[in-house]
Amino acid sequence: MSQPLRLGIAGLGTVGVGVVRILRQQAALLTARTGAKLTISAVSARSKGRDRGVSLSGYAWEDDPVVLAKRDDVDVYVELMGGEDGPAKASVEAAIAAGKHVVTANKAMLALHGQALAEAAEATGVALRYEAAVAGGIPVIKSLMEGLAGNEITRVMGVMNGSCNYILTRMESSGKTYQDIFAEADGLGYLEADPQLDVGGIDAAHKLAILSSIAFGTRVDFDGIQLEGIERVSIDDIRAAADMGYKIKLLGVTEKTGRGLEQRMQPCLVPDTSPLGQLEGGTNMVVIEGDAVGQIVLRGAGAGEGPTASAVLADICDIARGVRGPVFGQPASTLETSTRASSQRPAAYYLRMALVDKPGALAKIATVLGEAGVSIYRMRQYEHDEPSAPVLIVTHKTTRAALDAALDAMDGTGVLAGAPVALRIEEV
Ligand SMILES: NC(=O)C1=CN([C@@H]2O[C@H](COP(=O)(O)OP(=O)(O)OC[C@H]3O[C@@H](n4cnc5c(N)ncnc54)[C@H](OP(=O)(O)O)[C@@H]3O)[C@@H](O)[C@H]2O)C=CC1
Ligand SMILES: N[C@@H](CCO)C(=O)O
Repeated sequence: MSQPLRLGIAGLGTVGVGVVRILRQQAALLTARTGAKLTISAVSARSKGRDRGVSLSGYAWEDDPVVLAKRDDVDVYVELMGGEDGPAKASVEAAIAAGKHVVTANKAMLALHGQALAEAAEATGVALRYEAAVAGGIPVIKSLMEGLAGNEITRVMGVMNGSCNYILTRMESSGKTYQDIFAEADGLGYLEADPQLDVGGIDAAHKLAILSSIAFGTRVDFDGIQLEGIERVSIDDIRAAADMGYKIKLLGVTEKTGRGLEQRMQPCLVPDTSPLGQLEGGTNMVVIEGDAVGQIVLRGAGAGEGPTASAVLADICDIARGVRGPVFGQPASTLETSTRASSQRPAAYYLRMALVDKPGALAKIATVLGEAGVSIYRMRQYEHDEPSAPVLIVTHKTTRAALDAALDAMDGTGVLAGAPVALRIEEV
């Protein structure tokens, strides 16, 4: 048997406790699989005295994660505190500088500082692994880097924030408003301490930025993501989309186009019969398309103690087996700075509007769409008691620019009884 692999774990919250628990409960299995004994030398968190429901006896305590990261008896520094900067980044940098391998679940840090950290790790010859950072328990990093290494990746998309998917699917099943279900999710502890990270799409965009880099050999470009959260998704849209055969999802899409790298995280409609359309509750799904493999769909728990710790353990086991390799699948120095696509790939759009109910109103809308070059694919007007008429339109594929021109022109028609809602329909 090889030397023991000695771990230092900073962060003993949901994920950290899960990792300690698996290391304690599955010690024999992990040794059988890796050929090494995995031991914990030291741990760190904010409050030393807190009962965490798992024994920490036999592990040294460090108040300062940076000190923990540099300890002589630590081979692998496991960062599970979170936060894009602060102690997480400082301690990971310290660990790399001290020649320690690093495992982290911190998507925010990688999305914003991934390139610099990867360059530092590769210069020092240590591993920097982060399977848990994207889609929790789903082994999506490994799938992209290893299982699909022979493919040119054409598109990666998915639902990567369980809280948002919970909110959207609960709105549909309960018929309640966004505000009601947001409060419910918050009460159940499903949201991040700063809920804007979830509902603003930021957490999911961090994950998308990481996947883009691996898929397309580009430097992580979080700021290049066109980002929109779910705060403006209304129960009316969820109902209307369902009526037209769609579900609304916070969907991340990254693809390399002739116009540059297109990265989007926004509420989109997907067919209700598609795997993404059928994804319920807090589950995540990542869809990867490669030139040789075609399309593969990965589905599973994107968060929670067990699933996230499972992914952290996968990285620790790989390090124990001697697996190294570049951080984003190819040397960081060879990652290209991506050109950001200036426009979105053409798509069909869903439009919901309320029209003044008088002769010729619908004709004016149809004319405006036609003049902007936007063709109507399907249309539905509902029975109504109120003075305005609810109208749904699904367009043929069009550009966002043409649609925006039509929406601008609609303003001047005098037949709108409120601002129209436009949502992209993603081809899945
Ligand atoms: N929870 C999940 O399902 C998932 C989480 N992740 C990522 O995993 C990481 C950890 O998340 P999670 O376990 O949920 O977070 P928690 O908030 O549950 O735990 C954070 C831990 O870090 C400790 N900590 C915070 N600041 C410091 C500090 N300055 N010094 C030492 N310790 C500190 C806290 O100490 P104390 O307990 O004393 O307050 C706590 O133990 C994050 O990067 C998160 O984004 C990724 C995927 C899923
Ligand atoms: N807030 C995240 C946790 C996992 O990253 C989610 O809801 O998916």
